Amino acid sequence: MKINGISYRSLWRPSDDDRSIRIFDQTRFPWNVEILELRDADAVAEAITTMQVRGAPLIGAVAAYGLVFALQDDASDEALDKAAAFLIATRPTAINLRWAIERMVAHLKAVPADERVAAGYAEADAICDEDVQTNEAIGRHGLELIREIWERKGKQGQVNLLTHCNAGWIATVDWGTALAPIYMAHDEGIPVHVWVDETRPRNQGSLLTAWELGSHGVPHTVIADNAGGHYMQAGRVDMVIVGTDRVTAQGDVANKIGTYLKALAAHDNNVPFWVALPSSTIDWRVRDGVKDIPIEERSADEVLFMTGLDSNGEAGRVRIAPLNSPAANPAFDVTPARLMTGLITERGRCDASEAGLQSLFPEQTKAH
Ligand SMILES: CSC[C@H]1O[C@H](OP(=O)(O)O)[C@H](O)[C@@H]1O
Repeated sequence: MKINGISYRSLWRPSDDDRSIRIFDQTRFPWNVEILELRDADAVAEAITTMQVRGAPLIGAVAAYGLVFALQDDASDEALDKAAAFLIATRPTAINLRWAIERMVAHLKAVPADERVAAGYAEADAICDEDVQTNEAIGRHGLELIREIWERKGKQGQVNLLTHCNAGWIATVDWGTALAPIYMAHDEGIPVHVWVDETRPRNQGSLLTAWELGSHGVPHTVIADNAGGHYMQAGRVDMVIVGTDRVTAQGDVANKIGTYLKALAAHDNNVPFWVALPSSTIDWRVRDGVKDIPIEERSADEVLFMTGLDSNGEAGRVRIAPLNSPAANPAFDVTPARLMTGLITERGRCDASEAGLQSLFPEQTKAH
């Protein structure tokens, strides 16, 4: 996607023989567009933990390079296993991280130690390229839903979508998951308008999604998280579409905290609720999301403080709770499959259910 007319991926290598990667520092958006260079596993782990890079597919791809960096000094099996465990521990909920690392480890263990660095770069590059293709396919399948709504409305007015948090191109290598269909609909001339939330605790809707959509010219309105149900009751949301950090084999979905409340409101108001995901986000080993998905608990400071621009246009943060008040900060919640209309994957759409997922990914039924 583009920033000021220049096409970028959210992760790239400056050249094929460069032993570093570049990312955008997402803690600086939207006020600053800053590129970070990462060239060792510690820096990669730090960038993931602090959410300089974030979004389930993107952290998987970045971690894949982190593993290669770790092998540059020692490419033994032991070093590989140690680096893999270190990187997987950086964020517990997003399953793409484990998926990417396990794919890398399986690939590299089949290669002699002295060839592992070169093979690792090639495999990490492949993960990135596949992520772009996957998200483009998700975009095409989701676009059909937006087209159907537009046709059902007699091509009058606009299609109003609601998204929570940021599942756009900066959360993936390119295109995004939930935002890919929206970009495609906009580009083909369907008048879409997006209600943008996740305005607390990290404000990823207002800081990231609003910036992305605005940069692409997509009409949008930032709303407080609490406003979503109200707009659904008022008939002003045609469809909710969100991304996810982990989907279970029975279709339960972990996504940014507050997603569950959106799903409840959508269910009560008969508003279609779709979740867009690459198959790398499916955790086939887990069924009951509420019971079995680990929920990352992040720093209380993310709740106690807000960042923004002050009246002088300076970026800074302010405390919004009494000095002695503690805070709790679960970063994700789980939406049970029964509350969803369905899932949009690179292979097409399906019910949020075991049968639905198995119909699209029959090979996984045999593997697990
Ligand atoms: C397509 S990314 C899915 C997911 O990533 C976000 O998590 P985070 O920003 O904490 O890494 C968010 O939950 C998105 O929906």
